[in-house]
Amino acid sequence: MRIVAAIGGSILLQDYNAERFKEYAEILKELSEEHEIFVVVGGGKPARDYITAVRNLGAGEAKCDDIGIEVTRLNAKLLLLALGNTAYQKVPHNFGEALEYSASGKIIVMGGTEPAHSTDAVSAILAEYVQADLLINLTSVDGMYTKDPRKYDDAELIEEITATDMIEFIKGNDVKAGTYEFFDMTAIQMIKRSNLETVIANGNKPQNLVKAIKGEKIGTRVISE
Ligand SMILES: Nc1ncnc2c1ncn2[C@@H]1O[C@H](COP(=O)(O)OP(=O)(O)OP(=O)(O)O)[C@@H](O)[C@H]1O
Ligand SMILES: O=c1ccn([C@@H]2O[C@H](COP(=O)(O)O)[C@@H](O)[C@H]2O)c(=O)[nH]1
Repeated sequence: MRIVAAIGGSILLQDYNAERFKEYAEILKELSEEHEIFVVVGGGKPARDYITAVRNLGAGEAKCDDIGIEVTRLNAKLLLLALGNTAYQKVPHNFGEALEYSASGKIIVMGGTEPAHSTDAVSAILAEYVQADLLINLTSVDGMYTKDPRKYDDAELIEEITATDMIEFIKGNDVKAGTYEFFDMTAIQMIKRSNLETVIANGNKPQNLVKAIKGEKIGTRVISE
């Protein structure tokens, strides 16, 4: 299978823990023996910190996004270090490069591309571009909830949702640099227009990546209507 996995910065950059990178590297290496793997790494807290600093200096939103992109690429480089020779040791800056580098047969790791969306959108566009069989979004909670589970105790996990309902759900969310919390509109629109098979799961348990690929019931599955 051709798989695109988005790993949130909230997962990989938590505490700058090398063990987390190593854990993911091991799993990705194993998976790459059987599957073609593309990884998109998010920005996490470091990206938010840089974006705040740049905004405080008076920069516009697109410049803030640009700094966010730089941080995601730096995070991608960390994962490349952990993966070593199983990964193509260059971070693609666009989808054409990602496809080109994948001819090496190695794991591809990238961060952001251009301003005005999150790495969730990058992963969805990449999944379209390379015609992936599966898009897996690994985030810091168990999947999509009826409301933010970190703020509301009565939030319930949604096991299945259509992309159309997701669009309705996130309509009106903030679209400023660094604030694309959970999923952004571009990502869901790509999932909808290309009927991308998508699973959202908790990346704090890296084995969830394996479970999602095996088709085990996990997190939130985005279904076509
Ligand atoms: N309806 C919702 N369902 C699930 N999580 C939600 C929802 N609304 C808001 N959230 C928040 O979204 C957060 C996950 O998105 P966030 O953008 O922080 O992480 P990420 O994409 O994994 O990493 P990053 O963007 O830092 O690379 C969760 O911690 C959760 O608090
Ligand atoms: O293609 C991209 C990717 C990212 N950004 C900006 O960077 C931050 C951090 O990425 P996350 O996926 O949210 O962790 C994001 O909020 C954007 O501001 C971008 O503009 N384009």
